[in-house]
Amino acid sequence: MEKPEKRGMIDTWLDKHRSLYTAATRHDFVVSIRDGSVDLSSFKTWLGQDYLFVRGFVPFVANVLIRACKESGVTSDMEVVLGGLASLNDEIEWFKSEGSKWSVDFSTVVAQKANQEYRRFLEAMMSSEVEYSVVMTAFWAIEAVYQESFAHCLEEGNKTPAELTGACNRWGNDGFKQYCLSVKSIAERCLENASGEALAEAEDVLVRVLEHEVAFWEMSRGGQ
Ligand SMILES: Cc1ncc(CNC=O)c(N)n1
Repeated sequence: MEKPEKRGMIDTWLDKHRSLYTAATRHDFVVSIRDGSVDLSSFKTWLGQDYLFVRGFVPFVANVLIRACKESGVTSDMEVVLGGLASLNDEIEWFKSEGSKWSVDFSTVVAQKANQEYRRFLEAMMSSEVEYSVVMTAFWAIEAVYQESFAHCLEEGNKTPAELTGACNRWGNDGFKQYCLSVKSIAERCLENASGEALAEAEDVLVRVLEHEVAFWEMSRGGQ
């Protein structure tokens, strides 16, 4: 039996913003991977855009790592974030091999508007003005959307094409799920001691991540 998780702020906010959370984690693109109807040109668009996103996500996670070392006071925070950073190293290698598999030349991929806006948001989150609890909430939401989305593509009854299961396993595997739960408990612990102002900001940031994720999936439809 799994350890019962205490209900915290994040679950309360997810209930409040349930339809947005569902829009982010059950987007048509993800559902089309699961039911096998996915258009491969959409997949390639997503792959190229996500590669660029992940390159911008690395400095964000590095910033979270520095803050976990300096500000958290709990030694295990650093270990959790370091694990995330280490898996981004493998992830970039995976993207490169996937790029050659699908003939997507990343050097010619141009970041679309939704991608630029998401990356600008990440940069804003790296400011020292943003509280650790707020940054951790954003970090959790970014990772959790991918975990929930790709795990759905692997659930029973899926018709996910064999050539796409690699992508689904990358974020849908159980290790990634556990890692997301670790990040979530860090965020929840920080939020327990946060000021009212920080709580309002964390909720706002959570909503903005979900909106950016929806817009990100939308790019797979093509066009700008
Ligand atoms: C747009 C987006 N959101 C979340 C992730 C998952 N984190 C790292 O890979 C991702 N790759 N892309």
